[in-house]
Amino acid sequence: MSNLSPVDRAKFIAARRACDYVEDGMKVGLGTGSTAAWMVRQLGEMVREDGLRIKGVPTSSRTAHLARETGIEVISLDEAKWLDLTIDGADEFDGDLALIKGGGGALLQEKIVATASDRMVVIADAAKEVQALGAFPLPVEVVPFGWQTTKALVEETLAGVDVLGREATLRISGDGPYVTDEGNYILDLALRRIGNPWQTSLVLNQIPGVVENGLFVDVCDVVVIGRPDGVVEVRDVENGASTQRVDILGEDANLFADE
Ligand SMILES: O=C[C@H](O)[C@H](O)[C@H](O)COP(=O)(O)O
Repeated sequence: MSNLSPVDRAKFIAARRACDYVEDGMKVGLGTGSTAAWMVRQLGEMVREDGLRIKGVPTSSRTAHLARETGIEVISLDEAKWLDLTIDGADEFDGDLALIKGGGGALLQEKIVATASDRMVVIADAAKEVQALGAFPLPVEVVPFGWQTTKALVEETLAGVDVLGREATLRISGDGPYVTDEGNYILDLALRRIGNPWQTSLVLNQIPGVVENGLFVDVCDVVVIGRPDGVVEVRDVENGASTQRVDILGEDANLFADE
């Protein structure tokens, strides 16, 4: 563990802390990305070593694979119907706990799963916090049919929205377009600053060809922010600005000890 980079330590610490929200018997949405992967590994360890009984609903094929590998029982969202909790990462979060997600291309399943959960807990390192969303390009999932027409319509529509930029770029992987788990493409929008995330999200989702966008507004309940020194900050939407600071290294001083 001591070999982790500072940012990976921060992600690990946030993920570890967020696992405290998981109780025996819960149905848990499992997010996607490098931060969420720490959470899946940690939950897997709790299943294998502490006998924790949970059912996990993954938000991507990558997470499904990892969850099975770690020993978590995987079920589909339709089998679960409703979830107690989803834990996921984010690309950006603001003071209202609005998020940009989808940097890893999993925004569609992530939004469906988070919306079908009693509670969404986001895990992040401190660098993900922003005053206003939009520095991170906003991922928008579009159907392949007519994607260039959809792209032009997205850019045109953004002229009427409170954002600073509107250039859309097709996400590429290898020699061709990046293809999501649902067989769609991703447009990354360089909006630079999103004045009204809720309005932007609604406007984008009205455009034919757009399947979903990576703005999560009024979805996240708690953000757990990890720092490389072991301090965790928890922001809870119900308690407004109140924060809780927990020194994970203090709880477990050997966590980063050389093995
Ligand atoms: O599509 C991917 C997800 O929205 C991720 O949760 C997000 O991109 C954050 O990923 P990471 O934890 O790797 O920064």
